[in-house]
Amino acid sequence: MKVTVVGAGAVGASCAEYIAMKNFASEVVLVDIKEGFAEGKAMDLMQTASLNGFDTRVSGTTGDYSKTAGSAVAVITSGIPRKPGMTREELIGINAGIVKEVTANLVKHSPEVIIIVVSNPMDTMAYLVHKTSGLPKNKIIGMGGALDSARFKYRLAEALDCPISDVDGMVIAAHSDTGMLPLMSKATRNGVPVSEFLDAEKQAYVEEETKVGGATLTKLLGTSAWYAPGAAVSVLVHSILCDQKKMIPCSLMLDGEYGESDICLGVPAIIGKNGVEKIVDISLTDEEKEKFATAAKAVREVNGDLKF
Ligand SMILES: NC(=O)c1ccc[n+]([C@@H]2O[C@H](COP(=O)([O-])OP(=O)(O)OC[C@H]3O[C@@H](n4cnc5c(N)ncnc54)[C@H](O)[C@@H]3O)[C@@H](O)[C@H]2O)c1
Repeated sequence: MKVTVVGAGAVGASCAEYIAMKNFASEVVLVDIKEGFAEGKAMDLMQTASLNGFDTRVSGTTGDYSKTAGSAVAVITSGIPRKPGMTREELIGINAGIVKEVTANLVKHSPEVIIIVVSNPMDTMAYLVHKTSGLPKNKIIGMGGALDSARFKYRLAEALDCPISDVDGMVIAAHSDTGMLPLMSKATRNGVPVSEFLDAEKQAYVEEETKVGGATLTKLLGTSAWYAPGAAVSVLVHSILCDQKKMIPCSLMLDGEYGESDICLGVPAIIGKNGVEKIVDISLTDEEKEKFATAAKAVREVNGDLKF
């Protein structure tokens, strides 16, 4: 099956690389507006095929969406990333226009497409795609929770001084420095709650480092990260194309779930061939419920800046 990735920059190229390397898609089309850029990235990636042993065909185009026709999944990474000291929310002015235009082009050539939104501020960009694409809500998925949960597990393993494969955990709510909600109450090491091993201070440290995980990398790299974002997207695309029905936290349009409506926020969902197969309603503590509501309020304020 065919996958389009719009934006052949750091994150888009990383998405294409991981999708191709995992060898589950027949074709990946990279699209960018920078003349020749997507074509160059695609050619470079294709020259790794014999080395890395994949058969996925990767091609690139400068803005010719007819090449994306018939895509089962499209990933939107086009737009500007943040610089050190910036919040994701500050990107809205430029990225909203790009995401709206790209969405229209994608849907025109692939009316059945499932869209994964990566561009920031992601929860608001996912909301924009809902409002402008005409696609059913199961076909629009914001990618944030998959990445933030991976960063949570990284920090948990560090604090527990154990292999990452020993830990499990999930981050829901907003994809922002303040609105992320790492579910410490549900995090485990081989099924044992992490509270058995980490005191309150260590738990608070893990939570805080998870929430600013993106900002920490932006400060180190001078731009936002790409390896883990690309890998997180590839896990989502894999679950869709192979109908794996994995439970992955994604930013989805809520209609009463978790007490919220008409907003995209990170919640656990079953991801399969129809995109969002089901939103999973899990129990939250009173404190978690309050944090979820506070995150929703902040995202709603950012959504208020959108012009349709
Ligand atoms: N949701 C997440 O978890 C997450 C994680 C990392 C980055 N991001 C976001 O992803 C976006 C991309 O980040 P990046 O580091 O890859 O940036 P980048 O600058 O490396 O790449 C962006 C690419 O988009 C292209 N582009 C711009 N306008 C376009 C258009 N109209 N059509 C096609 N292509 C267009 C640019 O030419 C550029 O190549 C940013 O908004 C960033 O904040 C999100």
